[in-house]
Amino acid sequence: MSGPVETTYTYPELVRSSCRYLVEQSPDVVQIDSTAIDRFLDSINVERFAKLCKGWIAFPLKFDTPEDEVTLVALIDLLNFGSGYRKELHAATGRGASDTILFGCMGLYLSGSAASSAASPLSAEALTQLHLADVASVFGIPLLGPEEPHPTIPGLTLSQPSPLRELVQKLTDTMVETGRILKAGGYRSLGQFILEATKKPDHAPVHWRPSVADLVGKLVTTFPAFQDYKLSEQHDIYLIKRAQLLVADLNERFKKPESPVFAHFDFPDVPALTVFADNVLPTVLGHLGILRITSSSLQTSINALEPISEDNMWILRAAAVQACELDPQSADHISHLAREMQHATVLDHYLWHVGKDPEIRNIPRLVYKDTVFF
Ligand SMILES: Nc1nc2c(c(CN[C@H]3C=C[C@H](O)[C@@H]3O)cn2[C@@H]2O[C@H](COP(=O)(O)O)[C@@H](O)[C@H]2O)c(=O)[nH]1
Repeated sequence: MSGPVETTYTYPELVRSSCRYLVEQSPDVVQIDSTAIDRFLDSINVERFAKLCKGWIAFPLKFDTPEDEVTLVALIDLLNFGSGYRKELHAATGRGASDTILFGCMGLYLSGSAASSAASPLSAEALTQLHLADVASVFGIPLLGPEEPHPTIPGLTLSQPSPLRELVQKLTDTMVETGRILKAGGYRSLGQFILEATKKPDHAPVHWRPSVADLVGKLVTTFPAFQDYKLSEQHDIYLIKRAQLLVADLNERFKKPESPVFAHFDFPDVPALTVFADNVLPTVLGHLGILRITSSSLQTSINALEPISEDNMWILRAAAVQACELDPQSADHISHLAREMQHATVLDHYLWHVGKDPEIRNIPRLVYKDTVFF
């Protein structure tokens, strides 16, 4: 990972153009079947679509200030990774990656922070004081595997470190790093950073509104954990999954005009976002016949839940973004949904929830562990 890039393009634009290019260059890894896209659009049940295309569920929690709630939403999407540990998480905790993060962040909010005396458990200060053991305990992730009898000493049992320890380390490092950056910038919380970043500038025109591209840019250039891209001499690739998901979640959570922070998240340009490329979308799009993996060795690794190569990880996620870029003609196919289908966030949430259908959730998903991006 390299530092933030100076660019005249917005990050969602870079995601679109770099994914299109990478997919065009990779026909021996994956291909997109546009006839399957048309079949998929034709087969959508409008009522089911309307039910599943929503992302946000309100928390069963009380917040002292809107900033506290913005902070919790932001922490969840800062940490919304760990999909590569799905199998180990299910075995150890019975929860998948995103439920583990939701559970842990709500637990942290409620805990008053195991390690810190700071007033708010999600403050920048409290994040900097977190240790591996606190995070393991609040997120309910074991650091040790089951006890095994010692091979030579009768009666003695020993535990090996759990494979999930690496995930707990990544969660801890990400929170500590983010807390330090916030403190260095003079911010007391992620929520304060986001509310400042989306505040109407002093001399802005009356009709000024905040923009998704602007907030995504501020998140990506400030926090390494949001720098979901890879720069290389041949071709840069941008996915920006969690920063885009966070901005979409903030819009959805606070878009009611009665919300005290409505003006901060009343984005007119939500359709500028792409889908949020993780391990679920390529699986669902594969099941629908829209993505076709053309490398048999890659398909064998995915079926065996073996970690795939870094290059293939970028290509499959890029293919998910590209497959969801419907051309207006395809979307017109189903005129009643045309407007929504131009809106990648809505399509993302629909596909992500379809991925939870019993028939689809058991399909092996790509495994890639060495990342904090998805
Ligand atoms: N494309 C897309 N990927 C999403 C989400 C969400 C959840 N978001 C909603 C939840 C509440 C708010 O409404 C948020 O909007 C999680 N993931 C990713 O899935 C991955 C697998 O996780 P699992 O199956 O548990 O193991 C993990 O990398 C996780 O980061 C989404 O919406 N779209």
